[in-house]
Amino acid sequence: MTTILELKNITAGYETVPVLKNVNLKVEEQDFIGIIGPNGGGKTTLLKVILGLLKPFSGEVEYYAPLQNLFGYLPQNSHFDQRFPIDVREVVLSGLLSEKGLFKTYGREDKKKAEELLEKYGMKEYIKMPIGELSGGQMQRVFLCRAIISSPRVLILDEPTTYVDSNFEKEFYTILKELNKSLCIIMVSHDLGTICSYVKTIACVNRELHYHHSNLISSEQLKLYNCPIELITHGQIPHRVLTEHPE
Ligand SMILES: Nc1ncnc2c1ncn2[C@@H]1O[C@H](COP(=O)(O)OP(=O)(O)OP(=O)(O)O)[C@@H](O)[C@H]1O
Repeated sequence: MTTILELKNITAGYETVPVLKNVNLKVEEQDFIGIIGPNGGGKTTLLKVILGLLKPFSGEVEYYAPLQNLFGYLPQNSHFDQRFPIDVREVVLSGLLSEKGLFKTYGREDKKKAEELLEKYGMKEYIKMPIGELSGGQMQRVFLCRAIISSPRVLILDEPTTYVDSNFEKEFYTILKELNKSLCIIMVSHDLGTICSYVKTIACVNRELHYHHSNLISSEQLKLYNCPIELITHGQIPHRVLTEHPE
């Protein structure tokens, strides 16, 4: 398998305070990595380091592929101001800004691609609608189109289904599974039950990173939570599969 990037002994944080310590991680083509961990454990910080938005205190991130259009990023929904006066098409096209620069205009091909993506994900009829008027699920579909319009090799998602209903959530993960046939996915989620059903491997972050090549949560990873956690499966009838455990 081709390695796309590698974190080598990364220590990173803010000002002088480290959040991540001695983190090593190899990201390969076709990976679908779920990142779990307790609040404040450093999941978003890890994404920032991978994206090159936060320079580590020590260690290095090695990229084995050209940086141009390497990443598509779907940030946490809550970070978006819904009053922002921009329509659906413009939101999708803005995924090309890093390649175009701020003041370049979009060409016919760009617009066609945006339309095709919106059609594929059932959002074409909303193309001229202000983004703030969409439901949470519709908005996430549009942001997904924005994240993939530049044909990235790695799609990074931070808690993508926090504000959406369970029907959309299922649909969204089915879309990701399909996308994973042609790109690598790294996704942060709090929902341990769901994440285990869809990802190929799990990385647990609480200052340190515990990673193994399986989609089962190991007892070593559970220990990083430092508190009891619940695991709920989303079968026909959602039920708890893990409520109490020794750590
Ligand atoms: N810009 C920043 N400046 C200073 N400290 C920060 C900054 N961003 C995050 N932190 C701190 O770094 C630590 C890790 O934060 P991070 O957002 O990476 O955790 P997380 O695992 O993503 O949390 P959550 O599950 O709550 O989203 C926290 O203690 C947080 O307060």
